[in-house]
Amino acid sequence: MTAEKRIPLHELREITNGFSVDSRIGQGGYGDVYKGLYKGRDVAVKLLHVDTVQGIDDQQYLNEVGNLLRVKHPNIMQLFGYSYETTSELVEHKGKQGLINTYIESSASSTCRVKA
Ligand SMILES: Nc1ncnc2c1ncn2[C@@H]1O[C@H](COP(=O)(O)OP(=O)(O)OP(=O)(O)O)[C@@H](O)[C@H]1O
Repeated sequence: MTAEKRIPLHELREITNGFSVDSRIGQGGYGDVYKGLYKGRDVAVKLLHVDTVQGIDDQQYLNEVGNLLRVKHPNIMQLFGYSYETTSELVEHKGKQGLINTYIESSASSTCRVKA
């Protein structure tokens, strides 16, 4: 997997105005697609749905991205980069013993393509 193709999630969040409704240009079965300007290029950013991300393990995601990065064909949209981050959220809830802190781990994954 090429490290230089990895894009921090916060950068994709910035160029899509926080994955705003106004930036949304399409919807696929596995996620919504947003427009953005990345390093001077128009790009389409696909944010995978939470249930999609939960349905695949990290290795499957990286394998899929690795395969798509290698695909080069005039009729196929070039995958430009990907984001792959795990976030930890501190959740407090009340149990019998008082407040319980739980770290919820979730993967946040998205792909970024050069727009046609
Ligand atoms: N590069 C792009 N430029 C402009 N619009 C795009 C681009 N990529 C996707 N879209 C828009 O987003 C929609 C969904 O694209 P996507 O590639 O996710 O479709 P899909 O292959 O059907 O999805 P999935 O694989 O999740 O089922 C497209 O129908 C189109 O409207």
